Amino acid sequence: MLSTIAKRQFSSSASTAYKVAVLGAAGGIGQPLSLLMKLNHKVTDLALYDIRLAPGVAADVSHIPTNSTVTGYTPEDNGLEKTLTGADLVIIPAGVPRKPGMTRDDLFNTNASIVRDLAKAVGDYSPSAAVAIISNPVNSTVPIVAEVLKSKGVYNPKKLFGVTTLDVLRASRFLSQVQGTNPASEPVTVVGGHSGVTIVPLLSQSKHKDLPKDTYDALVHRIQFGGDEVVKAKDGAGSATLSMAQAGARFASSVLNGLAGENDVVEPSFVDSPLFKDEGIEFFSSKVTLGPEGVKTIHGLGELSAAEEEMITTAKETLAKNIAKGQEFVKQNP
Ligand SMILES: NC(=O)c1ccc[n+]([C@@H]2O[C@H](COP(=O)([O-])OP(=O)(O)OC[C@H]3O[C@@H](n4cnc5c(N)ncnc54)[C@H](O)[C@@H]3O)[C@@H](O)[C@H]2O)c1
Ligand SMILES: O=C(O)C[C@H](O)C(=O)O
Repeated sequence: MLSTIAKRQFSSSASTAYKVAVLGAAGGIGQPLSLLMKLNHKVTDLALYDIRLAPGVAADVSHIPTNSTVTGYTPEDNGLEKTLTGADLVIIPAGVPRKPGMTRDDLFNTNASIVRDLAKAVGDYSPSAAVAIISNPVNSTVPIVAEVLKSKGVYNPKKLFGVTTLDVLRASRFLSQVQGTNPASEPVTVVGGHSGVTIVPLLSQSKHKDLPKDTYDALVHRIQFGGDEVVKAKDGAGSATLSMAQAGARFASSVLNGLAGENDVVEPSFVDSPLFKDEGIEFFSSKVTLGPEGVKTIHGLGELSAAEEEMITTAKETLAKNIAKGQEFVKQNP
């Protein structure tokens, strides 16, 4: 922490020097994500951690000529402590991916304890860092991290994020394919959570409000189940890694831009949200303005079509169960 503070005080680009930690850095997502974070000029210190191979990934990435240090650690020699100490942003893609026929919830039994243990280390060594969770099932792993940080008395709801950016990228891409347009000019807001029916694209707020019903239905289904396309195509070798690395790097970059005090940094994210708290749903993804303290503003959903209202109702039922499952896991397995 001290070294980060000193760096900020004496560096000429004082507010743009950040330490970023990637936990699970040797994996299918972790490696390209680490590469992309090395290319981010706000990152001055990149710390990579994995139970295997992270020093090798760090050595490799460190040859890329941007002005940041890269270190890699495994559990030996207090590697997790060294990775996390002084981190401003911790990105967590550690955990197993799906195989064909599995739901994200099927990963819970393996990934819940991985994420819980990493969250404990975050609570101990980087309690004021922003934390971005990629590990699935995101609808449950984010509540797990919240419960762990609460139990350590360091939970800051403004700094915990479930990364749902891949749904947003897919929505733009798939809509542009249907319309024959440039995805860069097809923004789509996606809200809810990150699995199947909890992924709710708000196409009525896009440029294309009046898609034919069969086109609309197919597009919504593709956005909700886009992850399955990749899992099926990889045929047992994992799920989305490269598109996810791009999505994770975009989200991380937005968090850093927010921390640096840049204006109008808005990304959808699965956060501790007031939107449906009165219905018992503590986390929900919607557009979030990011600022120096993390979450600055959580935006409402805006005007919805009847079909979207219906999807939100369905999403809330599943989300309530996914969130409770994560919270209950930490209660039973502290
Ligand atoms: N949020 C999203 O949109 C999104 C998208 C794609 C994948 N995912 C999820 O991301 C996770 C990782 O996917 P992947 O394809 O990179 O998997 P992977 O198996 O290729 O990599 C996972 C890495 O995590 C490491 N790991 C396992 N336990 C660890 C621990 N305790 N500490 C540190 N590292 C540990 C492994 O060694 C491995 O290198 C999966 O759960 C997957 O479902 C989420
Ligand atoms: O589909 C998966 O299991 C990985 C990820 O959540 C995705 O959306 O690609």
